[in-house]
Order: sequence, then structure tokens, then C-alpha cells
Amino acid sequence: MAAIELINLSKSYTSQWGKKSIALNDLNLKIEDGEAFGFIGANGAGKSTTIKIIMGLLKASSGTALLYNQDVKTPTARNGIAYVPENPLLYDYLTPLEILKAGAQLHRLKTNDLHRHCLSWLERFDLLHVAKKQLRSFSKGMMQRTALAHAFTIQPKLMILDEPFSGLDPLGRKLVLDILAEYRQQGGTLFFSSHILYDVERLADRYALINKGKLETVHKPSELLNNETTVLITSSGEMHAMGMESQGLNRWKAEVSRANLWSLIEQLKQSGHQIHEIRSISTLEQTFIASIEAQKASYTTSQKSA
Ligand SMILES: Nc1ncnc2c1ncn2[C@@H]1O[C@H](COP(=O)(O)OP(=O)(O)OP(=O)(O)O)[C@@H](O)[C@H]1O
Repeated sequence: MAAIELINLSKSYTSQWGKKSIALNDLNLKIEDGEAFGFIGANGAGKSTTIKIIMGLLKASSGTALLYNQDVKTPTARNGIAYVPENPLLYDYLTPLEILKAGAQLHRLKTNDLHRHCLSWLERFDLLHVAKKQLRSFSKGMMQRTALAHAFTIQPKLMILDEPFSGLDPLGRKLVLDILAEYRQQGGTLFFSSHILYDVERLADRYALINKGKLETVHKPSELLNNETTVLITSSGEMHAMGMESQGLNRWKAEVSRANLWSLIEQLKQSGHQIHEIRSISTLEQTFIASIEAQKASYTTSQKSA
């Protein structure tokens, strides 16, 4: 069954002077249950508008949004679904423990020991030491982790996250990425928007690019792995291997095109190197930029010929 289905979804805003602007233009998208889906787009592309319509916080101008085959206009459509907005607003006179408990009770979570259940999620998000501290002293990253812990507490079947990595430092990002990956492995469904393309690439089974309210493409990250893709390879070894750049302490690194990867691996083997990591770099970023540039170019051409 589809977890999320958007059918010809459009949204336009009208300013107080009567000027109409289109935020979403005839969006069609289907996200299957159990899938991790990344939603990418530049500022103002329409990501938050889409998510707010799904969550019933905004009304679409036309079209339909379904959650597990139920129209999002039906409040029960969101049962068992967690949502973390881009800048979560949490009552700052409360403590994380109070927030998690209130959320679990609101969602009528069935657990033998609510207190322990909430504490375990706070521990997972590295917030146990501040479990009973008021949120007003928290940094942006701690707030974000509290909001995410709150979402996990209700054990949702689907998580809808608007920029889940925003405000997190590298350690916080890694922590959240690991927890989301684990949630995925256990069968959870994930729909998230992000600007951090590397994280989307690591977490998403598929992703969509949205540009000026229009869906550009829906891809599997693996579809991007072509011969032009740049690949990062790191190794360790005592001898210099041709094509590798020294990182000190017998560590080496190189960025090569995918087409040249196999000959480099052969080279490393011959030089007695141990390979540590091979991963594609910036592929999503390249696709994203190329897609926006292509859109701009076609717009300029059509303006000239008009
Ligand atoms: N309340 C509103 N009134 C008028 N226009 C709006 C309103 N909310 C959003 N928009 C416009 O709709 C378009 C899509 O905005 P949206 O917030 O969905 O983009 P986004 O992709 O989430 O951007 P960001 O990455 O910056 O959060 C933008 O042009 C924005 O200016």
C-alpha cells in the first residue's frame, strides 16, 4: 500500500494585493510503505508547502493528498504518523521528559512503563543528562534532537521530517542519521526534506527534485552511478600507489571518475594497500545543480523565442 500519494496537487497563494503565486504545480508522487524518500529542492521550491498539506496544516488549492489511502482532510488519516517541522516549536518552560510523556499520552501509546520508555529515547538522542532541564536553555541542535526523540516516542509507522538535520552539528547529524537508518531497517517509512544532499543519498531509497513547485525527477541513487560520477577512495599502505595522494601516517586518498576506479583498485592491490572506503561524492549535488541549470536554460530559451 502507498504510504503517501499525491495526485495533481497544486497550491497557490494570493497576496493582499490580489497577486497570485503558484507554490505547487500539479504534483504527482507515490511513496510506498517501507520506503525512505528524500525530498530535495532549493529555498522556496515548495517542500514545506507539500509537507504542510500532507499534515493537514494547509489546504491544497486543488488535487488530492492521501495517507495510507485516506484523504488527509480526514483527521484519523494521521494516526500513527509522526511529523517534525523545520523549526519545531516546543514549550520552552517544559523539560524533554515532560514533552515526550505528553506526546506519548496524546497519541495514546500503549506501554507498561511510560517513564522508562521516554527516558530510553532521550538516552538514544543523547539527552538523558538534560531530561529534567527546561528547554529554554537548549541550543538549536538540542531542540531538534528533543523534537526528533518526541517523534520516535510514539513509535510511528511513518515519519515526515522537514529538514531533520538542520541545526545539528556533525556528531548530532551522525547520531540522527544512524537512528533514522535503524528505523528504516526495522520497516519504518520515511519521508524527509533536506538540503544536505549527502545525507539524502545515504538514507533515501529514492528521492525527488522539486523546483518552483514542479516535480523535476524521481530517482534511485543507484541510477546516478554512471561513468562520469566521481568516486572517493581511501586506503592505507606503506608504499606510494600511483594516483593516490598522501594524507600522512601511511594514509592515502584519491578522487577518480568511476570509469577509472577499477584500474586504481588493481594498482592499490599491487602496492599492498588496504582499501578503507569507496563512495561516490556529490552525485546528488551535481544532479540537483544540473537539473536547476537545465530548467533555467530552457526558461531563457523559451523567453527569447517568445
Ligand atoms: N504563507 C504564504 N504566503 C505566500 N506565499 C507563500 C507562503 N508560504 C510559502 N509561500 C511561497 O510558496 C513557495 C514555496 O514555499 P515553501 O516554504 O514550500 O518552500 P521550501 O521548499 O520549503 O523552501 P525552504 O527550503 O526555504 O524552506 C515560495 O515561493 C514561498 O515564498
